[in-house]
Amino acid sequence: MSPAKPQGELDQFFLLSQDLFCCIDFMGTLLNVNPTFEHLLGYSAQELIGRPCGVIIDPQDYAVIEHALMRLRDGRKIEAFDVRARSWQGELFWLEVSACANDDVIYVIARDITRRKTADQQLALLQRSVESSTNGVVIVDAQADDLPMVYVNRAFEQITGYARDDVMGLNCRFLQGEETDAATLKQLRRAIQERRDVHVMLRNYRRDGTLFWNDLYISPVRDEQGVVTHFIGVQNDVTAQREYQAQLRHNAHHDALTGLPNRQLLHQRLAQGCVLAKRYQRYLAVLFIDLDDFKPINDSLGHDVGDFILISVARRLEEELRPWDTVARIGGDEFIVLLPDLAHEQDVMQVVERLLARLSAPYWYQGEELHITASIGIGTDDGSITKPRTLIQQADLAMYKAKGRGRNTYQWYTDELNRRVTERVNLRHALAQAIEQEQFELHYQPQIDSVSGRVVGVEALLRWQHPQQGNIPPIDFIGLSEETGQIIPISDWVLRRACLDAVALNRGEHAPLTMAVNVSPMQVQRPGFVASIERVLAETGLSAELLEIEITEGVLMDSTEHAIDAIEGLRALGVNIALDDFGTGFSSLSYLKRLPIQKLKIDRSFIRDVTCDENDAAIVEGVITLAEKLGLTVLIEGVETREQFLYLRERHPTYLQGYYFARPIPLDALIDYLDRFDQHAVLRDLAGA
Ligand SMILES: Nc1nc2c(ncn2[C@@H]2O[C@@H]3COP(=O)(O)O[C@H]4[C@@H](O)[C@H](n5cnc6c(=O)[nH]c(N)nc65)O[C@@H]4COP(=O)(O)O[C@H]3[C@H]2O)c(=O)[nH]1
Repeated sequence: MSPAKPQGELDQFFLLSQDLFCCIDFMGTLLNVNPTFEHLLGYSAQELIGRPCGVIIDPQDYAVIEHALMRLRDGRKIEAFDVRARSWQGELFWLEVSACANDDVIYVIARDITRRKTADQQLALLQRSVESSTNGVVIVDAQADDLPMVYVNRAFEQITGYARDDVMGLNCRFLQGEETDAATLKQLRRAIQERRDVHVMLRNYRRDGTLFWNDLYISPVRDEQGVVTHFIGVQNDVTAQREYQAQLRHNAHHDALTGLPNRQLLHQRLAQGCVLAKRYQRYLAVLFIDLDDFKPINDSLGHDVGDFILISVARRLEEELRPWDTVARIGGDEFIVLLPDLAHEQDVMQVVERLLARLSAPYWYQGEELHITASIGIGTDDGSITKPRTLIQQADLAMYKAKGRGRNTYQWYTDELNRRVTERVNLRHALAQAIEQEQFELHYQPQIDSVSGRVVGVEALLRWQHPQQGNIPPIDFIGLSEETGQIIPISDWVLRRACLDAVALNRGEHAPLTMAVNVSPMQVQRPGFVASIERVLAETGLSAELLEIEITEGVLMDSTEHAIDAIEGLRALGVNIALDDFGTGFSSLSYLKRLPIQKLKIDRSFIRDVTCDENDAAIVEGVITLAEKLGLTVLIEGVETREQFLYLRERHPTYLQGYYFARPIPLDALIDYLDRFDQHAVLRDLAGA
């Protein structure tokens, strides 16, 4: 087949054109190609002529070529179409092809449109990405008046609730509301004026009026000359994150149960309150509120009821206060109220009385009526306090004082209170040192059998020899050591010392001598109390029946069942139990029946006037009769005079203890006393202290 040759001027056109020219027959065989064809596809004319045009066509587009050839064979025309061609080196080109047939030759013109195609593809990809982005995208025309929107993507529609068609041509400000921060808007406008990037957090509103937080980035879009033609805004709805963060912030400053401010926030408000009190010469009051007997309610009725009470108390407090007052919950059943901005110090009284009344009104839980009261301590500042937190400490101290005064009441903080507290703090430190440096000593007071006249036992009584202050009586430190927990190491020491001394005393001729040791309610309540006594007995070698543990009714106050278990545990070891100070507490007879005790100690307050006061005499007589009926022995404390001794011995065969026989004395003195003691003299009433 001879190649179809273009002629004349057309030859020039064929040779010089930037487009690709070729002639093919109806079977698609290449008859001729121009130099641009050769050059672009990397083949020489000799290599191409006589071969099917499919040589340079990408296999994906064979069908397109076949279709075009078929139409031309049928004598029909074809529209321009795009095909992919491959060069000799394998490079892909997009060609826009036009062709027409004349006799048996098809003339083909092809234009390299690779660059445009790639750009189109990139654009399509970009559009698809923008459309499917979860961020809202907005494009506004920077050259038109009032920056109208020319594009929004689907995410924008979803975030804002506005349809694309509704917003085209509008300025974005319809998303703003009255609450939108003016300073942020100013920052946004300035950046747009200055044609630069900006990142802002905007309070925007959806179509339904609900708020959403718009985390918005805006960038200018420039043309080839650098002129800003558009702005593109990418918006992210961060409402959920903001709410979560706000919740976290709230949690960090609020109590989870009641939603009230917690201690941290309270301290911030307190500091602010003190500053304001100083600046405006006003008063700030701190109320420390502690619910009375909340623990028994919580323990016996369950935590749901406890929680209900705490939440109700929180709401009642809030309702009674002004919006700028603060109510905080700082733990368990403790609340603190800050009353800033009081004109007069006394103004606090009205509030306190109102709160006490409101808190003591009945609470209804599932149809049940519950009652609870509160004790309130008050501390005030006139702007002069330097450490705001001391106000809380002062109110706390005052609250304890209020509790001591009988609950459902309040107490102001005073300097006197402070002095006493300071003393207690000092005492606590001194006690810690005393424990460390073993400044304690035991004194022993004999106990006499009024029938045989024998010394049958001794009571161990604790003495504290303070290096500077000398002898400090137990009454001054036992109570505090119970509060601070220091009673535990002290009592351990007492028990061990007393048992060791009892072993020594019982080695001699004065045996058997019982050793009476006082224990505090706190010790009895501790788990492992019985085991610790068993251990000390084993380690010291004292036989259990020579140990007598003195308890007071106080041990039954908190957890009665637990105390009874502990006392039964001691009995099981063989240890004797004496009930001390009988007659001074609530002396419940039902406990007397339930408690496995062997001895009642009648308090010395009944003995002082027993010889002349008929009532005291009747009480002593009554208790002794009762004890006999219950099979208990009786020890009468505080026998100070011969008259008392004679009176008691004549009427009641009991055990006696008191200054008349001996004061509490150190071990050496006791041994001396026992050596010299003449039981017959007692019987003849010749003994003296
Ligand atoms: N006016 C007068 N008083 C007399 C007479 N005979 C004895 N006393 C005092 O009465 C107290 C008897 O001890 P208590 O009732 O157990 O009362 C004890 C006891 O409750 C507690 N206590 C003492 N030692 C300990 C201890 O080791 N542990 C514990 N938990 N408490 C202790 O301290 C309280 C006071 O102890 P003390 O000051 O030693 O006071 C002792 C004793 O010295 C008397 O004829 N007239």
